[in-house]
Amino acid sequence: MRSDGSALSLRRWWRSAAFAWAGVAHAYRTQANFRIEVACGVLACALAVALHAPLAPIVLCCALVLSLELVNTALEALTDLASPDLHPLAKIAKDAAAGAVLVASLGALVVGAVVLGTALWRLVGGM
Ligand SMILES: Nc1ncnc2c1ncn2[C@@H]1O[C@H](COP(=O)(O)OP(=O)(O)OP(=O)(O)O)[C@@H](O)[C@H]1O
Repeated sequence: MRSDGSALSLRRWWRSAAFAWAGVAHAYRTQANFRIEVACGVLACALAVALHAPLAPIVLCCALVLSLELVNTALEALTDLASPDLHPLAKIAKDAAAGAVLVASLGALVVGAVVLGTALWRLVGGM
């Protein structure tokens, strides 16, 4: 009985993960900003590895920016569904969601500059 329940919940988990992955794939296909952020994230992680800089803060910042871009995509879709015509509240919803991505991206830029810049400085100073 217990193993049946576990198998069932594992299958449910895979199903949910597949739906979530479909959401990520949709954002990657349709949102140019998401693709740019993925490319910047991969580049920042590669630089962190190459420079022997701490990877965790870079990965955390990438996850934050990409997660907020996914939430922004979801809010855009919901706003278009709820308000196909122009409406001041729809504008607030879209602009605030986009603002969340902007704030996270600026924070990620600062963290990246400090973490990678420090590692680069050490490397150059050690030469
Ligand atoms: N239904 C709406 N009512 C009022 N303003 C809207 C509505 N839809 C979009 N806007 C506003 O028009 C501007 C452009 O929005 P639009 O969704 O076309 O591009 P975006 O926000 O840059 O998103 P993306 O280019 O990723 O689709 C934004 O300021 C947005 O808030």
